[in-house]
Amino acid sequence: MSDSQSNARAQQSAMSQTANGVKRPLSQSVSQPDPKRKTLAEKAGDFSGRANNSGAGYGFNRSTVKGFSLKDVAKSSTTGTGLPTSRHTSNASNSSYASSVGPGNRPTSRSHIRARSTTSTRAARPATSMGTREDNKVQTGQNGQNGQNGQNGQNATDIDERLGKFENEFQMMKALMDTAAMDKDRHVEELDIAKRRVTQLEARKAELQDDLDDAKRGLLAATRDVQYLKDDLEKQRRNHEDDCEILVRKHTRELDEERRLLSIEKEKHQALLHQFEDKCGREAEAQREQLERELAEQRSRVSSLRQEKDLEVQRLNLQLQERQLQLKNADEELRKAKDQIEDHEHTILRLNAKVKQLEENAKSLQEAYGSSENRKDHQIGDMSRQLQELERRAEAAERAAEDAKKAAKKTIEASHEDVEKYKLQLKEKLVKEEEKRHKLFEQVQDLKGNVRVMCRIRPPGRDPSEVPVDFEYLESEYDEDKFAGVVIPTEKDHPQEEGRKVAGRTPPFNFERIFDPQCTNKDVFDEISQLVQSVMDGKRVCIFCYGQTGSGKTYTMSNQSPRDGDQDEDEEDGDDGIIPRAKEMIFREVERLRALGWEYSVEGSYLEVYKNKLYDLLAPREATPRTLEVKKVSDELEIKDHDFTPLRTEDDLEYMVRTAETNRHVAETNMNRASSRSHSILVLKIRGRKALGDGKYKTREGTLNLIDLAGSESVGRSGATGDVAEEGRQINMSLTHLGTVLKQLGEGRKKESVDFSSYTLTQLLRPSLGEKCRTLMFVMVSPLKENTKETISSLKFAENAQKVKQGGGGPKNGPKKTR
Ligand SMILES: Nc1ncnc2c1ncn2[C@@H]1O[C@H](COP(=O)(O)OP(=O)(O)OP(=O)(O)O)[C@@H](O)[C@H]1O
Repeated sequence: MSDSQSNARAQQSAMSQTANGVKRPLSQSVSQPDPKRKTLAEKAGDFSGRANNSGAGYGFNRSTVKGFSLKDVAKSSTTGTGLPTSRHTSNASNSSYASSVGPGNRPTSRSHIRARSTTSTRAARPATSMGTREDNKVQTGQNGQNGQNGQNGQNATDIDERLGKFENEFQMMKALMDTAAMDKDRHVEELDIAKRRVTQLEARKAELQDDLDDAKRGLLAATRDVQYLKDDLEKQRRNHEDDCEILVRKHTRELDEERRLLSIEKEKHQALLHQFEDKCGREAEAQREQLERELAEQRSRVSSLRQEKDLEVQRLNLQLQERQLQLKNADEELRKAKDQIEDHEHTILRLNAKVKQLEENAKSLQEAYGSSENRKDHQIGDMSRQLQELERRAEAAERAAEDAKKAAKKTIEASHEDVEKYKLQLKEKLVKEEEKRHKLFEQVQDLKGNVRVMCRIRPPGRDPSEVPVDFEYLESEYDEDKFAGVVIPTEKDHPQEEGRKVAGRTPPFNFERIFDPQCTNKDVFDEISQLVQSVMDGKRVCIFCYGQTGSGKTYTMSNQSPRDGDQDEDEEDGDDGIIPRAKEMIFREVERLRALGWEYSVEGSYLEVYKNKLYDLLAPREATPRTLEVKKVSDELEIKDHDFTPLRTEDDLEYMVRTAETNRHVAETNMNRASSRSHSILVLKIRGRKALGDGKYKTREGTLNLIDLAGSESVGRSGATGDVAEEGRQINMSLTHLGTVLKQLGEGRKKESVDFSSYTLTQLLRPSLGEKCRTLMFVMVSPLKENTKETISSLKFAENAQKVKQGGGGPKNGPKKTR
């Protein structure tokens, strides 16, 4: 490395330090002040100076050293040539490092030198870097040089040592220089980077300055624009205000005009509405009146027929009484004739006795008065005449008695015939009356509608903590002894004052009949017995009880009063529910109709829908009872692989009911100690047949479904948990679906488009709902205040059901006045 290079690098390094601001200190050697630092060449110069001083022949100067390595110098000093060998020259020229002693200039490989030294005959010295010079020294000794050569040998040894020192220093220096050179390179790079960065920053600054200038100019322009815009805006605002004012004036005018036109239109519409309302009202009123007239006619027809029938029955009774009287008279006459005959017979006997006595008298007279024959003959002749007369009279009396007897017999026979004939007539008449009754009854039932709804309010229990609702009852329009509407008092939050309640009342709920808590199961059955009757006439009837849990469904449907044998005939039924009473009525009717030529058969099933699955309540209780399946398409209720049980007597039916009631799912809840957890259905199929002669028959096929639905319940209030809560959920879902089905039927939907099949309950009821069926729903209601919400909800459900009235006019006996 040349001085200038070295200095330049040192300067650069120093520069890089300041220019970059790099805080890392430079290595010690580099940071030395320039004057203290010596390049290797300078050091070599020192050495050559010292060499010149110590021995001539070494004509080195600084310029000659330049471009040779220290090794070359050492070699040249041993050879005394003062010049490097051509090999060395070539080495120097071949290597870039050879031109200087700068970093990277390595001496010739030592291994190579050592290899050469192994060929020497002298004992090997410890291997040092000076081995080469050892070799040279040996070689010069061998060459047999003079005494000067000995001096030179001493010098050479010094030189070797010094060279060794130099070599060490050189190595240190070289390391320092390598580090310094690397530092320098790095600094140079860093400087370059810093410079570039400065240049970039300056360029960026210039750009930013330009941008700033641009922005300032832009701002100025924008400020001007804003001002222009403001002015413009102000101008536009004024214009707009003017326009608005004009528009407002215009719109106000138009609006006034529109209002005027609107009020004209409104008046027109109101006039039309009034006309329409008048017309519709009149039409509706006329229709209503017409319907009412028809109903009144039907009623009066029914009542006049009933009166006629009653009169006819009275007349027939009178005739019967007359005939009975005649019969009685004939019997009396016969008795009298018999008495007469007996009298005559007595008389004859008496006369015979008298004749005998007279004969005896005559005999004794003959004996007493034998002499006086003429007198005697005369007397005897008189007496014989008397006797003959008496005999004649006795015979006549006997004949008369016989005649009277015959006449009486004839009269009795004739009376008997008349009675028989009359009986026959009466029977025929009764059959005809039965047919008439059947038809009239059908008409009345049709007028009442397919789905009829009645409501029953259970009496409160004995618990004094129960607060009863103060129901407001509405009398039936047609029968003031009955109720047909009910209003429920309510309480709601005060609109302004929090926590305060205000009294309210529901609108009236109107049904065909409302049974208040005083009504008994007998009252209920009296009202619906006609429906049971219509099953005998071949109708499909479905009576079901719907309502909140504990509202009295099972009581109304199934209650069986205990029999202790002390009741009189009226009390015998106690407060029996619909099922026990229907059972009795059906078998009584079977007997009654038998007298009119009908033969009936009854068969039944008692089923249960539990958790949406159908089970036979008569099947033996097993761990896993068999589920049944309703045939979906049939119009009649048909169940796959299930037979109905023939019921020949009332006892058979009684036994069936008892078995089913024992098997039914019941659980205790907060709301009812024995809450029904399933829907139970008693199905009775009643078939009648009457011979018409010629092998022909008249038939009737009726079905009676008596359904006790499980109670709708709030799972929270019932306190049910686990399985019982799940039962409650299933019950509520199936009842909700029943409500949906009833609503859809009420909207006039065809049965085919109503979804019966989603729930077993509705699937089961399918044949009993809709056309050709008579459905009676009892909505059962609790009398307690705490259940008011559920009561209203049940009544709303029932109102929906009441809308299903295919073929009927619905309940016409609306409420009249509050009681
Ligand atoms: N008309 C009534 N007269 C006297 N007691 C009644 C009357 N109705 C219901 N009860 C009594 O009220 C209680 C609940 O009646 P019931 O079991 O019939 O209710 P439910 O509606 O069938 O209830 P669930 O749906 O839970 O089966 C029973 O103790 C029953 O005896």
